[in-house]
Amino acid sequence: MGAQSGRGKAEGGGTSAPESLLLERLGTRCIVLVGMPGAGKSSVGRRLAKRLGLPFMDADEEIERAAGMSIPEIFASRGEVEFRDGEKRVMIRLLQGGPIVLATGGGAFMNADTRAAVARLGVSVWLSADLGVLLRRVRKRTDRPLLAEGDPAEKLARLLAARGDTYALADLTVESRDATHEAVVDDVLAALGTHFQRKAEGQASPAPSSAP
Ligand SMILES: Nc1ncnc2c1ncn2[C@@H]1O[C@H](COP(=O)(O)OP(=O)(O)O)[C@@H](O)[C@H]1O
Ligand SMILES: O=C(O)C1=C[C@@H](OP(=O)(O)O)[C@@H](O)[C@H](O)C1
Ligand SMILES: [Mg+2]
Repeated sequence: MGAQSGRGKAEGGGTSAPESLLLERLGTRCIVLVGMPGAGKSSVGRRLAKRLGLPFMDADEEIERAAGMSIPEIFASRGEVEFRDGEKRVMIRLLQGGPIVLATGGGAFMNADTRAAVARLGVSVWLSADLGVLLRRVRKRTDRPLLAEGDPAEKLARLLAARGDTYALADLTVESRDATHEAVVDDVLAALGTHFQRKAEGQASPAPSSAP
C-alpha cells in the first residue's frame, strides 16, 4: 500500500496529489459536462469519474430508467416537451447528490432552471468540438431523435448555432479534440485544477484598497 489516501485512484492504485486537491476543492459539487451530441459527455465523463474515484451519472440513462423507455421511445410516445420536463427533474435530483461526475444530454443546459441549479450545485464544463468531429462521432449511433431524420450535418450545424452561446456560459470550456478519450480527460482535469486554483487565490488575496 502506498502512503497516498483519498477516493481518486490513479493508475497503480494511489491518488495523485493534484487529484486529491481537486476533490477537496470540489467539495460536494458535481462536475457537470455540457455540450453538443457527440462531444463526449458520456464517454469522457465515465472515464473522468473513474480517474477521480467519483460516481458517474448520465442524465439520459436516468431519464430512461425513470420512464422505463429508451429516449427514442420517449420522444415518439410522449414528445420532446415531456422529455424536457423529465430531463429538468432528473437533472435537479442528480445535482443534489454530489460530488459526482454528471454527463448531461445535449439539450439539458438550454433550460434556465437547470442552468441555475448547475451554477448552484456544480462546476460546469463545456466540451466543445468542431462540427466535423461531432459528425464523425454521432454517425456511430442512430438513437438520437433530434438527428434521426434528414441530413445530420445540417441538423448538427443548426443545433450548434442555436446553442453555442448558451454552452459558452459554462464555468469552463475544454476542447473535445480529435484525440483519445484519456487525453480529453487530462485536459478537463487540468482546466478544473486551474479553475479551483484561481478561485483559491482569489479568496486568499486581500480586498483591493479604495484609498487613493
Ligand atoms: N476523445 C474521443 N476520442 C475518440 N472517440 C470519442 C471521443 N469522445 C467521444 N468519442 C466517441 O464519440 C461517440 C459519442 O460520444 P458520447 O460520449 O456518447 O458523446 P455525448 O454523450 O456527448 O453525446 C462515442 O462513440 C464515443 O466513444
Ligand atoms: O441534444 C439533445 O437535445 C439531445 C441529446 C441526447 O444526449 P447526448 O448529447 O448525450 O447525445 C439526448 O439527451 C437526446 O437525444 C436529446
Ligand atoms: Mg451522452
